[in-house]
Amino acid sequence: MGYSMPLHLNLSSSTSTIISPMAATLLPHPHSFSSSRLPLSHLSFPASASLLTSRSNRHRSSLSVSASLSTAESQTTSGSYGDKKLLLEVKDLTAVIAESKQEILKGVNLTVYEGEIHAVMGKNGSGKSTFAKVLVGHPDYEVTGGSMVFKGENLLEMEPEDRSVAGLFMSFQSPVEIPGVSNIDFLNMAYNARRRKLGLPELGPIEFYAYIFPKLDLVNMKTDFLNRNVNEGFSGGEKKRNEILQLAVLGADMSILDEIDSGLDVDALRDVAKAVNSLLTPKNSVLMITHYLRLLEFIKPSYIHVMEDGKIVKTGDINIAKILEKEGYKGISDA
Ligand SMILES: Nc1ncnc2c1ncn2[C@@H]1O[C@H](COP(=O)(O)OP(=O)(O)OP(=O)(O)O)[C@@H](O)[C@H]1O
Repeated sequence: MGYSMPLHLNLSSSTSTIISPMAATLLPHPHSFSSSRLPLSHLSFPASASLLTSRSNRHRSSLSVSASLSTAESQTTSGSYGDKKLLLEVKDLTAVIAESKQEILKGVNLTVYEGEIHAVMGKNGSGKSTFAKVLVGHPDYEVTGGSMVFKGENLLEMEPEDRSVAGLFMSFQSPVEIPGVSNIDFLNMAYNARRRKLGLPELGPIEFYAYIFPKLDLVNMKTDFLNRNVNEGFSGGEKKRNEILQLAVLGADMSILDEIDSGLDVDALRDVAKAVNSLLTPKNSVLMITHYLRLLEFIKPSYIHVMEDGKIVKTGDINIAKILEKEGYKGISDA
C-alpha cells in the first residue's frame, strides 16, 4: 500500500457503529463516522509536539505526584493546582443520543489537572462510555448543555480531528477491525497525518519502522502484528495491546481508556498497565473507565468517580473501588 495515495476503507456493518480508536478522532466531519467508508486520506492525528518524541524511555513520575492528591476535596477549579495546570474542565454537561434525543448525560462535572489519573466507575448503562465518547466528539451524541474545556479550548467548538490535534486520545471498548489495511500502514498514515498538521516532515516506511519498533516491546507485542490487518483476527487481549501501541505511537495529553482491562488475562493486564504507566509524565493525564479494582492496583488513580444515571455522584480515592469490590454499589450508596 502506498503512503500518500488517497485511500478509502470499507468498514463492515458490524464495525461501523463502533468507530476505530484512531479513526474516531480523525475524521474532519463527524457525520463521516456513520458512513461505511472511512476516508483515510483525511485522517489526521496531530498532537502536541512533545508527543512526537518517543515516550518509551520516559518513565513515569506522575504517579508519585498524583499520590499526593488523595482526596477529591483537594481539587480546585482554578487554572492551576500548585504547579499543575488545568487540563480538562467539564461543567454541568448534558448530552442526548443524536437520533432519539434520549438524554444520557444529565449534568457531568469533572476537573482534571495534568499528571492526574482519574477512574470512572459505575453500573452498566450509567453513561460512562457515553461521557468518554462525548469528550472526543462522537457523532452519535449531541451536547445539549454545559461546557467542556480542554487546555483552555472549548471542545464544543472543535471537530473530533481537532480534539485529537489538541491531545485527546480515546481507546474504545470494542476496537474496530479494518480489513485490508495493515497495522503498520494504518499507524504510519495516522502518524504522518499528525506530522503534516504540525508542519513536520513525514516519516517514510523505514524511518517509521525504526520509530515504532521499540514501542512493540512496551506492549509486549510481536513484530508480526504490524503486518496483520488492523485488529483483524486479534484476540480481545491483542486488540487492547494494539490500542496502547496506538497511544504509544501517537501520544496524548489526555488518554481516555474505556475498559482497557476487559478481556485481559492477568499477564496481559500487567503488560497493558505497565505500558500505560510508562507513557505517563507529570504533564499528561489518564481518564480510565473500569469496573474492577484490579486495574486500579496497577494504574493507581488520583481520584475515583462513580457515575450514576448520567452524573458523577461520588468522588474519592481507592477506597471507593475497594468498597465496590466487596459490597457492590449498595456499599457505595451507604458510604
Ligand atoms: N448510540 C446509542 N444508541 C442507543 N442507546 C445508547 C447509545 N449510546 C448509549 N446508549 C444508552 O445509554 C446508556 C448509557 O450507555 P453507556 O454505554 O454510556 O453506559 P456505560 O456506563 O458505559 O455502561 P457499561 O458499563 O455497560 O459499558 C445505556 O442505556 C445505553 O443503552
